[in-house]
Amino acid sequence: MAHHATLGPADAALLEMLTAPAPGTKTNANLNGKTKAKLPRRDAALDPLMIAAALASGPHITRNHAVHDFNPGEPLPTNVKSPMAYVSRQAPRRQRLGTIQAPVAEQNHNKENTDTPPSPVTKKRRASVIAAPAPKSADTPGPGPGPVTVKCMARTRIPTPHGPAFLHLYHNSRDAKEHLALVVDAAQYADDSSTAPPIRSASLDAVWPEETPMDRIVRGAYVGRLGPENAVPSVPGTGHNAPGSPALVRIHSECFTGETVGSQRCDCGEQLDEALRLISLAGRGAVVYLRQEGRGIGLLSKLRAYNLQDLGHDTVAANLLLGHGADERAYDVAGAILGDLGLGAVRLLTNNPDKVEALSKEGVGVVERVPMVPRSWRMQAGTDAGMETETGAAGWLPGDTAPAPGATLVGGHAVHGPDLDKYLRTKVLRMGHMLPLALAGLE
Ligand SMILES: Nc1nc2c(ncn2[C@@H]2O[C@H](COP(=O)(O)OP(=O)(O)OP(=O)(O)O)[C@@H](O)[C@H]2O)c(=O)[nH]1
Repeated sequence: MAHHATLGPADAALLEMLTAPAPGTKTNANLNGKTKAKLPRRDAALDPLMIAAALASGPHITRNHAVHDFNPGEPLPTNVKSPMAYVSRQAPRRQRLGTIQAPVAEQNHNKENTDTPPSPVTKKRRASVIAAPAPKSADTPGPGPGPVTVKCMARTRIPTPHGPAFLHLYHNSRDAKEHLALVVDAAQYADDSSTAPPIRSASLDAVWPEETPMDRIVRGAYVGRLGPENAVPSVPGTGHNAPGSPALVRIHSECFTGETVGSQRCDCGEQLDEALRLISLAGRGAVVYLRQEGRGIGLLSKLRAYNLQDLGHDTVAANLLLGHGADERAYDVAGAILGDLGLGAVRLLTNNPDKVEALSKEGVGVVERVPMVPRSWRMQAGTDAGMETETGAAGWLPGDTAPAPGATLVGGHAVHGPDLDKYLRTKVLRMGHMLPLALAGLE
């Protein structure tokens, strides 16, 4: 199990190399006559913010302004001559104190990126911004006591390569990340009557204060397939927690490298695609997409971990060498999202026993673990006859071991369909994009 792995001698040697004083480093004698390494300063000797403020040379500039912008797209104040003025978007400090706190995103960013201790200068600056609590808007959750709560802020139809899905965007009371849920519910999409209860978000369908029916529609609280002739607001409480057969569910953690640029260092992109494919085949289920990049250590640390992996360490040792746990993910938000969707019992697509255990602790009934076997393994073993035609468009052949370009991306082949045609037509006809519409019969 990944969690119980320890550092090997090679890891320890590398750690020593990374943390030892550089050759030629000066040393200081201390009271006992022993010498102590004098390490170079880690924080920048010159504060870039200070330099920028000095260059701008306007009386409105101070180093305490935390939100700045070069040429922010607004007319410059009349007293600013330089076209490269460094303009603050903030109110003066005395106005801010007592009314403003750092955005939740910033607070959590500071908390999350614990691998680089903040310099004293940074700490001081943040302290002054965080100083006083701000009144919170209903749409901006912040950390609070008790169990995590979630609120679905918006829902919309996404035509995926495997069929239609509804993308739900959640806010929560634990962090400032926009966690997501892709709900596949074919009957609901077609507005059919179905025996299975619809998978709907209770917080989305709730009536929010002072909203109009159109507000509800725009944030996605509608039923059936939305269109100019069909805009029917949903009714709060419809179908929630009604008994039904457990839905097929995947709890997926964000992986920019695997899912966005098709990195083949991991199978995350393929897993996301495979989960959507299987859930779409089943016709009912969800992918809860958690913004826990790099198993919770963040993209920056994951990229560093990749370099340590290139130096010969495995994925677990690389995390440990960077001062992280092997896996820093939490599943309380996932549990709350499943609860909001009325999915109290699920068939979980995973190979990770920790995930099953963690979800069970969050009160989710995992009635079955459905394994996710890598496609290339299944193809080599010839255990999935359907795969050749599924993935043939991405260049895969039975017996292939090397994935084709793009094979790890969702869909893994050309994007097409009426939504794309409409999008491209608008680009050409309304925005002057140079594409031969005739090529696709779209003129
Ligand atoms: N730190 C780190 N994170 C990685 C690495 N490769 C993938 N990830 C992250 O791992 C997460 C996916 O974890 P996996 O272990 O593949 O899958 P899992 O979700 O735990 O298990 P399954 O449900 O069986 O897929 C994503 O957040 C990726 O960004 C790596 O080498 N180092």
